[in-house]
Amino acid sequence: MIFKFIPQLRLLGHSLPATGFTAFKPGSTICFNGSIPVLKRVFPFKLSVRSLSTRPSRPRSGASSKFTPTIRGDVRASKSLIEDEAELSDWVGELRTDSFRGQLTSEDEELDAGRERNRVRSGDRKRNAVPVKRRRESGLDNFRESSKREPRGRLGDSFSRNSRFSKQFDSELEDEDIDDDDDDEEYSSSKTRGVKREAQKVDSWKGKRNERGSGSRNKGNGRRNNLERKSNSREEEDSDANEEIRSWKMSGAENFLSEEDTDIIDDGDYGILRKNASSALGLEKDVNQTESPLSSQGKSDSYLSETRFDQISISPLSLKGIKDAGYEKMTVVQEATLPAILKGKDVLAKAKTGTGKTVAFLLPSIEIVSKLPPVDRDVKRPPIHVLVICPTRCDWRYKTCFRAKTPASKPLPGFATKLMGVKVLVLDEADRLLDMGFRKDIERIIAAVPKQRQTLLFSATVPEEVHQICHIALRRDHEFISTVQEGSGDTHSQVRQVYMVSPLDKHFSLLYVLLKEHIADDVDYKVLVFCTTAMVTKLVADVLSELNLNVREIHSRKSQSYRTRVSDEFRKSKGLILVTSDVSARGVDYPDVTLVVQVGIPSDRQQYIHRLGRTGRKGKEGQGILLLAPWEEHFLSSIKDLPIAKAPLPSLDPETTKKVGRALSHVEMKAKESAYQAWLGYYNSDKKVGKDKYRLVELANEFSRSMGLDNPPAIPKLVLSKMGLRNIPGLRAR
Ligand SMILES: Nc1ncnc2c1ncn2[C@@H]1O[C@H](COP(=O)(O)OP(=O)(O)OP(=O)(O)O)[C@@H](O)[C@H]1O
Repeated sequence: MIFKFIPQLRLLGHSLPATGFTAFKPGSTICFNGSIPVLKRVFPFKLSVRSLSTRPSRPRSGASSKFTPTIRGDVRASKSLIEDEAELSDWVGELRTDSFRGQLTSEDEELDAGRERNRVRSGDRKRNAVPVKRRRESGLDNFRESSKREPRGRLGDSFSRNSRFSKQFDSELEDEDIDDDDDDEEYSSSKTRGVKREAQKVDSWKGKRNERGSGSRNKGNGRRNNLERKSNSREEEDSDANEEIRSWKMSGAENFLSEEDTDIIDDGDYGILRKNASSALGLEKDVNQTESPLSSQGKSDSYLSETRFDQISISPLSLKGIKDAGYEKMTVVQEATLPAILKGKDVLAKAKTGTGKTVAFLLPSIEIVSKLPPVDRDVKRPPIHVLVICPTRCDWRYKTCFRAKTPASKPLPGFATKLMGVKVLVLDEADRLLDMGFRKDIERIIAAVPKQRQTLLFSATVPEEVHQICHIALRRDHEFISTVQEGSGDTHSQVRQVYMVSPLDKHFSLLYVLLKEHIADDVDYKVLVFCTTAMVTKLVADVLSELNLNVREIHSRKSQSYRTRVSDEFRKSKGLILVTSDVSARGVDYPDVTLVVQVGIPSDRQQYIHRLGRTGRKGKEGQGILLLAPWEEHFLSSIKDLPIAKAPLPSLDPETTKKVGRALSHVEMKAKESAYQAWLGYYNSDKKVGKDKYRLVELANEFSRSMGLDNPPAIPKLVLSKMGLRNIPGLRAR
């Protein structure tokens, strides 16, 4: 019996169409892990399906029926997936307990830590050699043992580097007052913010203050309610999730289908680089450099190839799913990787952002699973056939932060049995997984799945670390396939990139002017503004809202349900600005983003590229602006190979400066204090800026003044000492 695999596909992220993709045999499972944004909200829904239904549910009419399990097999698959994911999370969570306990809690904090780690990494590479004892502790020897059966490549990379979380202090963690779970209230208020601000123009200053006062009181109530909610409201969480699922079900298909596939510039010059393992590691010359069929036309960027899906040998049901999704031709990366993957090769693939990598690894995975013999429906623990690890969110970490458990190096026996069914292991955004400190976990997952499997690594950026993990993840004869033509850079040529350098005290005004200019140029504007940390994101969103721009904010301090709602709204909307931390930097497929602004230095080159990659997707045009302070210019050396040019600063008239100053004065003090502390934590971790603590504090106080605070906010002594900033003149301790 077959069933549609739609809910599980949806878990993968937002880029996939919410239509039927293919059919599966009962018991087959694709397990997505590594924290997919919709995971949490989907699970409760599925759990409720399980608890309510022991019989096949009835098909419903209309669009939503596509998403509703209609036969027994669906329900079984949902159950299976829930259990698999939870078990994998539990197991990996336990792996992480030792390295995460009591530490960071936000993506931004991870970045801070990542920067710390980069500092370590940039040191002596020889330190990577791992003493035997540490290898044992890290489980490397276990892995060695398991890898004896079939050598996958050279072992012996560093296992000592992923201790970033154990070192780095989270400056924002102290900020207990910012509770993002009062988000329902916040969401609706943020939605009406633009309109509300217009109305407020006529208010007196006093009136404004009153309103803000009551706003924060409400927020306080929201927090209390929230605490109550947290203590006893599994049901509420479930219904919240159900509501999201419902709205997703109602909107998913139309979202996808409304995307315009027709205005693609059909003029590509992708060169496809194929290397075997040794050449990918730089040990050999490129063995095989071929060009895509379109490249001979000598035109610029295109993400589509000339090959249609019906020209390759895939199952009729997959083909139907592809057609339902509105796809006809393969993208270049799909064309380049599908044959190799379908032949059973391990593949490391590099392709620019927004060029269809998700389908490139998912479609062949589905094909592989669909060809497997059916799993007996009565099998107690049906195997996981495909395991996809993505870095989007970090549920493992949340669990381990608050649960002290004995670290486990092996999955529970039942789960281990399920993992032994893995035929395909996918590491999506492998570089980010490593950067987030998941190296050890990946190694243990690799050790827990069969040697006889296919492994696929996909990313838009493939730094040295990824090549290192190839030694243990991929077979020696794997193919390295890059659709990024050498010398063309890792970004899209149809995205115009500029940077601007200006003193910090002008950044708010400049951002405002840049956004106003963009809005004036393009009525269909859709802008992402990336900020350095969650709290700085909140501050910038508050200021822009005060300036009557149509703004939403998204960052790690917002609950997942809030983020999902805002994200869905942004996906569908035009005429909207999303101010965001790096939670939106990767793997998020917002159609038609017209401009990406990055305020302050990104954590590294890769992050710059992925953030910028939220625009210019599917061959469309876009713009990117990087706004730096003079002392941040050192970052430019890491992107000097990219086509980014210096742009003159737009002029700031005194009226604009005054207006922005007024807006800043309306922002809550608490938001400024939190932003100041977060800012300090972020730049403290920057290897250049954070080196001289005296200078760092001067700059932090410059940031404080840019928010209108001549007297910088006081910071808890404990926080200062953890940041290594006790007794630095210019800081105020409390
Ligand atoms: N063959 C195709 N034809 C048309 N559209 C496609 C095709 N394959 C994928 N897409 C669409 O292209 C968009 C980008 O795909 P996807 O998000 O997988 O890109 P990506 O390369 O993984 O990007 P990133 O590196 O930013 O994660 C999505 O909207 C997806 O639905």
